[in-house]
Amino acid sequence: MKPVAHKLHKNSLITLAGTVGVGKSSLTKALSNALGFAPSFEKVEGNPYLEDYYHDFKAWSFHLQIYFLAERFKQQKQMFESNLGYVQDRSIYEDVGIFAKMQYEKGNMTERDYDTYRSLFEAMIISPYFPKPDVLIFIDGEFSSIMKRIHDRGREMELTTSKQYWLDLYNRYHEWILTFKECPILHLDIDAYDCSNHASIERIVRAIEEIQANKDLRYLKLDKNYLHENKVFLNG
Ligand SMILES: Nc1ncnc2c1ncn2[C@@H]1O[C@H](COP(=O)(O)OP(=O)(O)O)[C@@H](O)[C@H]1O
Ligand SMILES: Nc1ncnc2c1ncn2[C@H]1C[C@H](O)[C@@H](COP(=O)(O)O)O1
Repeated sequence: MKPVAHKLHKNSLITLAGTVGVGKSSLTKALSNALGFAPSFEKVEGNPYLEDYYHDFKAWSFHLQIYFLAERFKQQKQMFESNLGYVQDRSIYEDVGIFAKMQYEKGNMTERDYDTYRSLFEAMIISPYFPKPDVLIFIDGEFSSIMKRIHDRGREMELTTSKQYWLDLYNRYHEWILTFKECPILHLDIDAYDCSNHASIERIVRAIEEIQANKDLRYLKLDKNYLHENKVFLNG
């Protein structure tokens, strides 16, 4: 991806959110390249709990969530200390607000473990290592298209996981984003951009610039043809 000239602060934090397989890593690569920012990926290889988790949620949910929190803490500390601009593949808010909550509500994490997990999370996010992102890009799309992407990507542990799990996650993302108030949201549908198209990525950059320049703009949605934009302003 060719660079895109932009006016974003040089230490901006752009965080991508969205369900598994929706395209966060791909857009993280394209956007960080275009902006000249560093990418911060969520590593799947080397995760000591993920595969076990998919085979037995009850046995491994707490361990996996603690592991993800520890990884995010290290990642955030490193980002904070480098003082660079970052595009981050997934937010910590999704770990707690979607994954951990879902497994607690399904009875796969005990109340005691969930409380311990949440108090650790709350202690972490008040540290200076967790500045609020400048913008959270919420990537969304048709459930069937996302399932196809999970299939085509072909991670064995995800292929053997029930469709119901993906559907529960998908529905929870839609509920969660309505309550998300930590920072402004740029809402992108997977049909509304193309990671390999310069003009398409540039349009996303312009939308982020608009959000960063206007503190009252809390929500912006780019539609398929960029013909209509949906905007919500503070107190608006
Ligand atoms: N814009 C896109 N168009 C077509 N396929 C895509 C697009 N973005 C991602 N994919 C494909 O979908 C799959 C999941 O994408 P990925 O970026 O790994 O998602 P996530 O990080 O959200 O799990 C990958 O196989 C990727 O190549
Ligand atoms: N907090 C989490 N709980 C359970 N599973 C998680 C969590 N964060 C990520 N994951 C899983 C989902 C995928 O299998 C991999 C990577 O996520 P992706 O959305 O593909 O980047 O980790």
